[in-house]
Amino acid sequence: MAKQKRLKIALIGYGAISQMLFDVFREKKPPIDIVGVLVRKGRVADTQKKVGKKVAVVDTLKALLKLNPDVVVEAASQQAVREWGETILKKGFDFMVIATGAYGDPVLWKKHLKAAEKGGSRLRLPSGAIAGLDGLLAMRLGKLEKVKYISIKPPHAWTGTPAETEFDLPSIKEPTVIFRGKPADAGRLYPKNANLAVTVALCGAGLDNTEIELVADPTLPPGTNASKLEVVADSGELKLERLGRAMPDNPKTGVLTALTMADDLLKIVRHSDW
Ligand SMILES: NC(=O)C1=CN([C@@H]2O[C@H](COP(=O)(O)OP(=O)(O)OC[C@H]3O[C@@H](n4cnc5c(N)ncnc54)[C@H](OP(=O)(O)O)[C@@H]3O)[C@@H](O)[C@H]2O)C=CC1
Ligand SMILES: O=C([O-])CC(=O)C(=O)O
Repeated sequence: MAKQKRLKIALIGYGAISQMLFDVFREKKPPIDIVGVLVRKGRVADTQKKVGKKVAVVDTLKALLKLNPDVVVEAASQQAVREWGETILKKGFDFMVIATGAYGDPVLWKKHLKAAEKGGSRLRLPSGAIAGLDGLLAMRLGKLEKVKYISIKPPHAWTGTPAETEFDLPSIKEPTVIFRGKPADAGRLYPKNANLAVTVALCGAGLDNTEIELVADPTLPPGTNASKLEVVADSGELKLERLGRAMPDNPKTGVLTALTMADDLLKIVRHSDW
């Protein structure tokens, strides 16, 4: 039997998602090595202590790519996607993106697709904190009549967002729509909360024909986020409700996000899709 080559991945960002990726791979022991982490300047020593000596902690993209990873995994921000995506893809490195709200900008989206084509690389886009995108992607091959995504988080998960200027978040007593509008606006105005608005749009009816609602809901069970996806198409209808655990370190992010990223990477090293 041929010896399996180990997959080398490099992370951008060392926050809630990256830490969970370390935990999952430590526990499951797949043939995957996290070879490096790119952090902001001034965070190298602190992060190095946390990840141990076997992982290179760097503060430039150049140093990260020198590690020659098979996949560069962004678990950082839309800014990181905008700043480095094109270079990564053009140089032939596969790039996994989770701050997908960046692609609310059609110019950036096209630029990255072109860079991947030029570099012979692949833009890997895991589902994130939602399910059902497989159905939506298939349904768009027919005619989509309606696609609506509703993201529901506790009021405190919307702190530090424009919702704070319009609403007194701590005094919200019932589910309240804090944003209703277009996916690109949701992704841009709520970059740490509404990446999925853009993911759903790009997997389905597009940036102009997808309805988005963001909701502050104080009645959610503690430590959870929720979402709904409604699709009407000529092939049928899809109604999906998710109640997910939020990251203990980041109430804005669902645990499922990191798990779908881990699963996407595990797919590369196993011999079947499941
Ligand atoms: N598509 C989806 O389903 C979802 C997407 N997300 C997105 O995933 C991303 C990561 O989430 P999460 O891990 O919870 O976030 P965290 O805030 O916990 O961690 C992100 C880390 O990356 C760092 N970072 C941000 N930009 C850069 C950069 N340019 N260079 C180096 N480090 C950087 C941050 O530093 P600092 O704090 O200094 O900014 C922070 O330490 C976020 O953009 C989030 O919005 C989250 C949930 C769902
Ligand atoms: O984790 C979630 O519920 C989704 C999220 O933050 C995002 O879309 O950016």
